[in-house]
Amino acid sequence: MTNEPAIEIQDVTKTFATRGGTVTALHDVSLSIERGTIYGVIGHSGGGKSTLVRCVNGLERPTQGVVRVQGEDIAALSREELRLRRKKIGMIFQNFNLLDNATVQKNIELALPARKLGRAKTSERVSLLLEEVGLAHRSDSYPSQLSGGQRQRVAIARAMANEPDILLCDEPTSALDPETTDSILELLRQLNETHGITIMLITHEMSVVTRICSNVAVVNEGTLVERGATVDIFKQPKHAVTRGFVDSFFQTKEAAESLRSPYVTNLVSEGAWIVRFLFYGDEAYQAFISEASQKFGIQISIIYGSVRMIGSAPLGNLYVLVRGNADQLASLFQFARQSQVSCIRINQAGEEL
Ligand SMILES: Nc1ncnc2c1ncn2[C@@H]1O[C@H](COP(=O)(O)OP(=O)(O)OP(=O)(O)O)[C@@H](O)[C@H]1O
Repeated sequence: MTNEPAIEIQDVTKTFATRGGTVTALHDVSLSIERGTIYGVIGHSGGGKSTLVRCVNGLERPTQGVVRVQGEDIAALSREELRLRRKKIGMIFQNFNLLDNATVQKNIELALPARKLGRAKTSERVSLLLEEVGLAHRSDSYPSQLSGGQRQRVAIARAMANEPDILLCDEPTSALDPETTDSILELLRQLNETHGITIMLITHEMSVVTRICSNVAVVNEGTLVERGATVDIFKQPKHAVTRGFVDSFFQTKEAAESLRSPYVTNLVSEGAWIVRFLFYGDEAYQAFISEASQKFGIQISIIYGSVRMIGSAPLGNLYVLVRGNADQLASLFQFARQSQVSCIRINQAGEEL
């Protein structure tokens, strides 16, 4: 039992009958989320992410397939069993879903079995939860008196009220500025570490995934197109949609401008190749470029480079111009493969050739 995944989604299809016909929100989706991990699910709007989460917490029933949470088939539970199961599945949303006319204290209390716990114990539990999310001093405030980040903290405290084993996060930072986003993601990471809670995090931003998710699944038009360790997905995205997400993470305005500069245009017209390297972890510090240049007698000039963190390890993204003959270039690509450096040829628009 304990070795079972926290969440197991098996061949799940979900269709909705609408006036305009049948909508397939999920098509044959399978995904296994190990206990204690933070798993990202990324996709564009309408891709089926929310439907997937709703199948996990039993708000929707799969049309086909099975969803197991801690080994239990969610669709097979009775109404009462599902109610109890849901208590162990915390949930937070983009728009916080707090009660505006209730204080912070009350918003959290409502998630607790206050009658069973008694007044003193309930109050003590709320205090502990608020302390954990850094809002001990705001118990008497109303949501309208709090910032977006603080409201999400209250929602997180409420979601953690019944010591859930799973926390489902549906776009939890989409309404927040980058700095607040970082602090909320850091809080989620801490909760994962302290409580060992499994987190399934829905997002449309790769920067959220890279910040805290060890694994990621890419959902597109109802289909799961790719999944794996975040690092592997970054180093070698296979599906076009995944590549789009990875590129949007790396391709800053500066990178695009550098690629289109007259200097690059001239050299490309003279036969130079634009090559993109991705270096991860220790490789980022290896003298790969100078070694390759000396080894194969090729000229490599840097167009643009950046280093971003994936978890706690650096991922370097480098665009270079390479001048050499076909054999020398083939040797460079082979050397990159041997050195575990991802290497692709691109055009001035940043597209793979
Ligand atoms: N109750 C419903 N009835 C009919 N169609 C639905 C229903 N729920 C979802 N859909 C459709 O299923 C598809 C997937 O929707 P879903 O909300 O799961 O996507 P999403 O990836 O979460 O998108 P967003 O990021 O915009 O919320 C969409 O085409 C949507 O219109």
